[in-house]
Amino acid sequence: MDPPTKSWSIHTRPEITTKYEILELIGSGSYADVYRGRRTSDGITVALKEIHDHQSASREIDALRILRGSENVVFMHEFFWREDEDAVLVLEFLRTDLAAVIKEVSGAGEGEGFSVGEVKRWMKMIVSGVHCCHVNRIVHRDLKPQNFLVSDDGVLKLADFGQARILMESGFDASNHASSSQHPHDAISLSHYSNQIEFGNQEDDEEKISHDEYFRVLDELKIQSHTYDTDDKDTNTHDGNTSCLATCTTTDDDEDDYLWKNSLPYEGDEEGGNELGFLTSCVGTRWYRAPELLFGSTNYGLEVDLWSLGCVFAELFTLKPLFQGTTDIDQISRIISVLGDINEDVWHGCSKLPDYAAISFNKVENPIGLEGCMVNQLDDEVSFVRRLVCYDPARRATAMELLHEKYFCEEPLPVPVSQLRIPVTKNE
Ligand SMILES: Nc1ncnc2c1ncn2[C@@H]1O[C@H](COP(=O)(O)OP(=O)(O)OP(=O)(O)O)[C@@H](O)[C@H]1O
Repeated sequence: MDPPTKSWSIHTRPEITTKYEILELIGSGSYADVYRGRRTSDGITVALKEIHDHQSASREIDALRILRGSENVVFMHEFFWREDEDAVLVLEFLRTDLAAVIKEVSGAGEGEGFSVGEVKRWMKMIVSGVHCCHVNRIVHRDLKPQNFLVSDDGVLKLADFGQARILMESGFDASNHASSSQHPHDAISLSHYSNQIEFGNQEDDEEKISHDEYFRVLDELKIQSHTYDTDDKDTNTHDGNTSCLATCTTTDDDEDDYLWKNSLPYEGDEEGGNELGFLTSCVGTRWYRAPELLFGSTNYGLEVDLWSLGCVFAELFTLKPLFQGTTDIDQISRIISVLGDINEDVWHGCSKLPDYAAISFNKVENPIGLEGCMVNQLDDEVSFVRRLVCYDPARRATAMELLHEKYFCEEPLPVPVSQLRIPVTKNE
């Protein structure tokens, strides 16, 4: 029998077009096309995200269901997904993003920038969104200004969970994530199970299932299907050709291919085992990618998000990306020229990273330090970034710690959201 033909357009899907008027294409990413639409029942504007990649769709749906109700995470109204078609997510519509906000402020004029109170408000919303992910054991893996969408009234919402992974270990402690361990099979896709609970249009059913009930059923299904995931481990691959601004686009096939051709890299090299199982190092966008990923780690955790967060904060302060590498090697080299040489003294365990020995860099005698990249910034601003942009993942501040930073409680205080400057258009 021929495989079912895949629909590549939501225009041909009556279950969607009867409920939503599709207005225009508003953006396309590595895996998805996003349309502006109007819900016919009440006229509200929505974003319809048609995702062409099964794994990416599954990850995004899983994460958004768990994070439903978080103020600083994009809200998913419902989703449509049948086996032979692309998933279509109906999301709240958010006109602009943090990249556009930064661009607008940097173009405002000589000497202009964010006020301290504005930066603090943006940072608080960012940390709050990431904290929601991390307490729910979700690692986003692609934090960058473009993925922080912004509503017309200035509320920032974390979006684009196509690369997110969910940790399932019950004893996992987000505040102590660096030392926790997990069996690879514990990193699973919830959609795999949730499709057994509900299928098709999810909105009505979902209202009837509480968060606890959802996880109880998932746990039962997980026990029943304990053999699942043996063919679904992520593994290390290299991404020399990915653009510095684009999300890395390693596919399942690439990962599977690697799995067949290579023994699993890095297995058992580190005490305590894996936190997420075997993961691909080819995630995220190069400028915001943590050094452990650049060195090919397949055994990383929430800390990769914390590095990215530090890079985004530095960009809020200086209005330009912190490390603008043109290749992965160039990216590492720029990081080293700022933070200094990478060795066991500054980062315990770095020499075990898969690509550590494969790449050697000239010794940097006088690294310029973060203060050299943030010359006009106050000491506490540089210190804030330093708590995240540091080599050893175990030393990065957690999102929970950041939320309680005294920086946010000191004068000048974060401005009200209503005082933030919101651009009328988005970066292309
Ligand atoms: N809820 C939304 N409201 C308005 N625009 C959105 C929304 N979600 C996504 N977009 C826009 O659609 C475009 C593509 O979306 P998105 O980045 O999520 O897709 P992707 O394929 O996962 O992207 P990437 O290549 O960054 O991984 C982006 O310009 C984004 O800002």
